[in-house]
Formats: sequence, C-alpha cells, structure tokens
Amino acid sequence: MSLPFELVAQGKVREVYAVDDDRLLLVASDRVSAYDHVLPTPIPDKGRVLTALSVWWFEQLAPVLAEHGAEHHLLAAGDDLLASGVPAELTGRSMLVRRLEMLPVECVARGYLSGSGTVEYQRTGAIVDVPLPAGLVEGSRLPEPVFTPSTKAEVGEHDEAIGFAQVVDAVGADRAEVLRSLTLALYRRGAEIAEQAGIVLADTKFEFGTAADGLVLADEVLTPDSSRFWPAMTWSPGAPQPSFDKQYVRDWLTTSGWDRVSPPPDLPEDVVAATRDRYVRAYEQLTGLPWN
Ligand SMILES: Nc1ncnc(-c2cnn(Cc3cccc(F)c3)c2)c1Cl
Repeated sequence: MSLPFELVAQGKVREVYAVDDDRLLLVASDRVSAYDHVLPTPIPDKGRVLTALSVWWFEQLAPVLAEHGAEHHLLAAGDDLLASGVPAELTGRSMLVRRLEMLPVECVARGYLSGSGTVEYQRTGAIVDVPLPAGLVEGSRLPEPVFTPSTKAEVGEHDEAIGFAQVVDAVGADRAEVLRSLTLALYRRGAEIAEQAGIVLADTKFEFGTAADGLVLADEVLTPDSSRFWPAMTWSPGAPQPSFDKQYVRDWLTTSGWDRVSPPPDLPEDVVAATRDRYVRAYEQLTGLPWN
C-alpha cells in the first residue's frame, strides 16, 4: 500500500506515518504475531476490528482521562480520514492522531499474574518494587491491580520491567504519580467493562505523550494486541490461560511441529477463519455493537 505520507515507525503489526507536523496516522495491519514471530498468513479484518475497538475504548475512557486532567490523542478515524488523503481501503484500520512527545515509559497495569510478571514474582516474590502476597501462581488474580512499568525496548527486544523510582527519574515525581494513578484508573474501567462482556482483562499496556496542554493517552488502547484478554469462563489459575484471540493460532503452531526459531509456517484456512471470528467476537462482546 503506498500512502502519500512518510513512514516514521514500523512495529510488528502496525505502522506510523507522518501526515503533517502535528498529526500522525496509525495503521493497523492484518498481521498477527505469536511466540515473538510475525506469522506469514494475515487474519482478514484484524486491523479494522482492533482499530474500531481502540476508537470505541477512547470514547469509553474519556471521562476517566478528564478526571485526571488528561486527554487522548485520537483526532479522526473511518470515513472522516478520506478528507486527509487516506485511501479508502485503509480508513477502517487507521487512526489520525495528535503528534505528541512520547514519554519513555510503557505504563503496564496488571490485575492478574501472567507472563513476565510471573517470572519476576517467582524470582523475587514481587514485580520489581511492587510487593505481592505469597502463594500466587500463573493466572492468579492480584489482591489489587498493580502498576508495573517497563522501558520501551529496541525493536525485537522485550521491554524491561522498571521500578517506580526509574519512572520518577524519567518523567519527574508529579508526572510519575499521575501516570500510575491514571494507568490504574484506566485499567479498572477497562476491566469492569470487559468483565461485563465475560472477558478477563488480565493486563494492559498504555503509552502516554505530552502536548502543550498536558498529558495525553496515545497509541492503541485495550486491544488484544496491547492486553491479555482471557475468556472469563475458562479462567483457572495454575497454568497459562488460553488467550481469547490467539489460542487457536498458538495451539495449531504447537501441533504443527514448528520449532519456534525458523520462519513460522502458513496457517490453515480454518485457523485463520476461527481467529478472525475471535477478533470479531471480542469487538461485539465488549462494545455490544454488531461488527459490519
Ligand atoms: N500520538 C503519537 N505521537 C507521537 N508518536 C506516537 C508513536 C510513535 N510510535 N508509536 C508506537 C507505534 C505505534 C504504531 C506502530 C509502530 F510501529 C509504533 C507511537 C504517537 Cl501514537
């Protein structure tokens, strides 16, 4: 796809283009990643579903942002993008956003113990400087949601968990405090809405930037790519929880005999179709809106 804009950042499944000095275009692809590899087979509509979900969450979270004197970066999405020169085939999976000075902190909120959090906890009984009770296992619900920030790793590297003191060093004490309280408030609101939809929001990662008028919630929000979504029905601490959206892909890759090092194999049609269905159902269950 050739866009009349300069490519300024390229992620595994997303790109960022510069529309002008003040605006960026975030474009979500149909690519899916699993086990740290981008798979060769696209999932039709994934980019459009996750973009529509982010747009919906920005609306749901606006009151929480306002309570903390913050805003979000979304300017326009969907057909409104045609006026900015975005090709029609991209408008459904693009967001026009305010260009911000991004803060160098990944603001992670966890309501459950999982992934790198579990590894940290098993090593130290805590997640960096966040103490946790004894006896927790993979998938355990935490007594309270916790703020467990990390640094933004280089492309291809994993983010490194950091303590609150390092957030203070990076952004100052007052802003660090706001980042923690706002991250936790946004997570609580998201988890509350997800719970009503039968989905556990185990954890999520927010990114913030600054503009002249203060703190701004950026990037994508509360999507299955930036968060762990588990079906509430199957939640059972003590083992890795099935991912709401990626479990079919993970299971098939495991049975396919792929060694997780060489380039991943193509996905069979039924796994692609089932995965597309999971993204559509996540959208419909969370928003209560029909996907079309
Ligand atoms: N509002 C903003 N202002 C300035 N910069 C950004 C920004 C740059 N990069 N990223 C992360 C990212 C998002 C998608 C695809 C990628 F490759 C990388 C976010 C944003 Cl969202």
